[in-house]
Amino acid sequence: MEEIKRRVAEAAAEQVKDGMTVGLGTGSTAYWAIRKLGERVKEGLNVKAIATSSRSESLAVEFGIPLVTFAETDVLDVTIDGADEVDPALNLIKGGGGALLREKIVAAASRRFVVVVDDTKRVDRLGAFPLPVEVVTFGAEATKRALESLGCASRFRMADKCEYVTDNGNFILDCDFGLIREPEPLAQAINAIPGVVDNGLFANMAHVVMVGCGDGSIVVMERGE
Ligand SMILES: O=C(CO)[C@H](O)[C@H](O)COP(=O)(O)O
Repeated sequence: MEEIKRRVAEAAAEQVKDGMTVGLGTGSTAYWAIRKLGERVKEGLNVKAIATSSRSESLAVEFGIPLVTFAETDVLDVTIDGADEVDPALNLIKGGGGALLREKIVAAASRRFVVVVDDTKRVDRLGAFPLPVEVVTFGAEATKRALESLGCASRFRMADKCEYVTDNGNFILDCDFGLIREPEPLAQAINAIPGVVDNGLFANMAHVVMVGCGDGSIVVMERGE
């Protein structure tokens, strides 16, 4: 599995060109893209990057990739990130690694959002993977009840017996909505709840999904406009 992730992530990182500003995703697949980009930087590739989490920021520093901020950058040329589920229309569930908010900000600011996954992430319909929702800590129980009124069961993500806290100082509620018929209206309904910061549904955002398969091939799914 690790080999499949590595191959697909490195193939995406190979597409980065000199002078580009790159969004660095988060997770075990994005790791390989960051590592490969670092190797290319050592060979002379000139890029700047914005990371989607403190973990990926540390990796960028470790691998020698120069970092910038949104104070210096309007638009990123490309972002390479993983996903927890991908449907045939390239809608995604993300946030299994807790970085969904920064991932969505960075993806939304990118000309091209490239998603790298292994083929276990492909589904006909999103929702077997519980949908991560980032909520502010104040009133989190009330926000949980409001979310559940939309028709899900939810639980706070835990880390070492405490609520998991995101890079932004918020909690994550993992929400089981069952299979999701219409991702976009659900994403909007969730984000309309006071206390919700954002959710892990990335509807109509990915331009390309690169799928690493067990036989060594890479299937490229492009979004139809
Ligand atoms: O959304 C994410 C982090 O918030 C990740 O991209 C997603 O969880 C996939 O991770 P992995 O490549 O480790 O399976």
